[in-house]
Amino acid sequence: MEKLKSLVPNNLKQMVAHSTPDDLPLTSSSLLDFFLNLQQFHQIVRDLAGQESGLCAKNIDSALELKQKGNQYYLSGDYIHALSCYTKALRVAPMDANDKDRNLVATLYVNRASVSQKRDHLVECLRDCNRAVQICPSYAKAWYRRGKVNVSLENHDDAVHDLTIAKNRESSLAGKKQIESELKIILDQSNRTSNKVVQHTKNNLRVSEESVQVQLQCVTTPDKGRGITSQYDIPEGSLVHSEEPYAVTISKHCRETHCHYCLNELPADAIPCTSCSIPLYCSHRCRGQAGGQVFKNCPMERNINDSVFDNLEEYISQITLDNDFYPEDEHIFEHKHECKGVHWPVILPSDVVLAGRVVVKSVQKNGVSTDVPNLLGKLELSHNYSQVSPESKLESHIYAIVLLYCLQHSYGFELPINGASVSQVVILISQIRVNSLAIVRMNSNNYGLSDHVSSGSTCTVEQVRVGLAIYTAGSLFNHSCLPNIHAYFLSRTLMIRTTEFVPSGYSLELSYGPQVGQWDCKDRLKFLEDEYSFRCQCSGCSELNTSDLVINAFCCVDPNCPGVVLDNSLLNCEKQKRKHLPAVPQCSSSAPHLQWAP
Ligand SMILES: C[S@@+](CC[C@H](N)C(=O)[O-])C[C@H]1O[C@@H](n2cnc3c(N)ncnc32)[C@H](O)[C@@H]1O
Repeated sequence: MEKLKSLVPNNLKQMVAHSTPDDLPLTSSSLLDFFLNLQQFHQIVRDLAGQESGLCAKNIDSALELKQKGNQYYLSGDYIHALSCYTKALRVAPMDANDKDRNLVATLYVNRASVSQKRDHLVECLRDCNRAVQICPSYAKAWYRRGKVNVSLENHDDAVHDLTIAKNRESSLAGKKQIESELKIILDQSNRTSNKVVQHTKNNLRVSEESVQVQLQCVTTPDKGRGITSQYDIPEGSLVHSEEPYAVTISKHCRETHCHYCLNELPADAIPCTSCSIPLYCSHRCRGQAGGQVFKNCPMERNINDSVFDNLEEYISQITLDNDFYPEDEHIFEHKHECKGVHWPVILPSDVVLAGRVVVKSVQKNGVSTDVPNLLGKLELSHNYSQVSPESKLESHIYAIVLLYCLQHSYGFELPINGASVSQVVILISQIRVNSLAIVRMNSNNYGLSDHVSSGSTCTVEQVRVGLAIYTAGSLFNHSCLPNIHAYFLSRTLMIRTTEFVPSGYSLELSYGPQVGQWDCKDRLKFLEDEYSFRCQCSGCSELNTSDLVINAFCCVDPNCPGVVLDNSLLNCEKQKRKHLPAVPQCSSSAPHLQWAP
């Protein structure tokens, strides 16, 4: 980015830096023409989007090396490092690669299942065994491991079934004999104990059954653009809005710790994308929804006389039921265009990657047959292009051009790239900066020494921004430093509740960050101007309120004066509050005063 910026000649820089929304088609096409004649630009796009040079492609050599390392850690009893190596190996292993005549990915799942079993993580172990047998149904070791974990889970019917398949698939006589004796013990045991059914936890993203009961309306306000009001009185704590994101992307610092689809924390048995080495998912369902590819199973090696295999296909489909995902008609795969080993999604900033997802979504819905494609979909979001800094205008022009070329290279659609399409993406980036919501999770860290929990432990709770998302209706809620609603997230779902009683016709407003009583007024105003490019017009910033004063005010030194003393910057800020500002009282003290109403 810095490289491209430095190559733009000064006159063009000035033209872009001082552009208005109306000039955008012209400034965009001028910059585009300049880049198209520049060798370095084409090289940068090839580096970012070329599949041959992509560092995020699958790589069998790295996978084998990591598997080897994992095996060494396993043998030395270092299960944490073994697990990490197997997961890294899974990330880079091509789905169709073989290692010693066995599918490498299936082998890695079985190895990781062994680690999970050693760590007593039985459900994770079972899930990895399921993944292995789904890829490679004739894999004796996978069935054996599955049988063993089902024994631990007291799931005797499945254990007997699995070990019987393992015995039939085992090639060595000694192996067959060992499994047979284990089977005998289990059969004896299962005659004595009753079966316990393992409850598989379904990864259901419809996290809340509670439905929104109130009717809201979008209105035009005098000083904040559009906003949301209630049509009826709403009690405190009511759910007023719930919405799935239009587009979402994971934060860069959460790529290794959170599922790239649902944004929940990754389990120990995270699974990778089947085509590239970037995303990790918590389940097949999330991977399917994000746009991974469907497995191509190895052909089943069937023994004609082997009656156990008659129902094997059906058995596998039963035990891996949760693994399959059949997208609804309207479903848009949000990771597909970032796949195939290209690495621009890792390099470009999150808001630009999010813009890419919006563009692909609208192109998938509407097609790109026209000269001026509709790249903004039906978003109708506000933007702040006129207010952004000259530097930022130039950056968003460059990002828009680079993004469109990366999409064209890696996604393969014939997108007309011209002044009109670039200017739409510039506006889109500006819309995302004004309207995107950071999806957050609360993380607690225990820094206690386990032996001395009661004496020396400390627990901190911190808010982690796990993703960035666009919610079409959710972005219509305005900001107030005295909010009456609160937004939170369940998985990717935005939920909004009232924090107090809201009378009919009142605006529903949430806090984009600071609130009255937490920061003083001038810091809040500055923050909102810097981050969101607007001068806050909320009641907290336009009316005098005690919380703002007590933060930095002192009693007057004159014991007969009931006024409070403010420092100059605070006084100026309070003076700017337009309504209800009382006159500054007369007092002999020279410090700036404000009379507080009794
Ligand atoms: C997420 S949008 C909210 C919906 C927006 N009002 C609209 O018409 O689309 C954020 C923008 O709304 C406006 N806004 C929100 N809260 C505001 C406030 N307290 N004071 C002034 N403008 C506000 C600003 O223009 C801000 O950039």
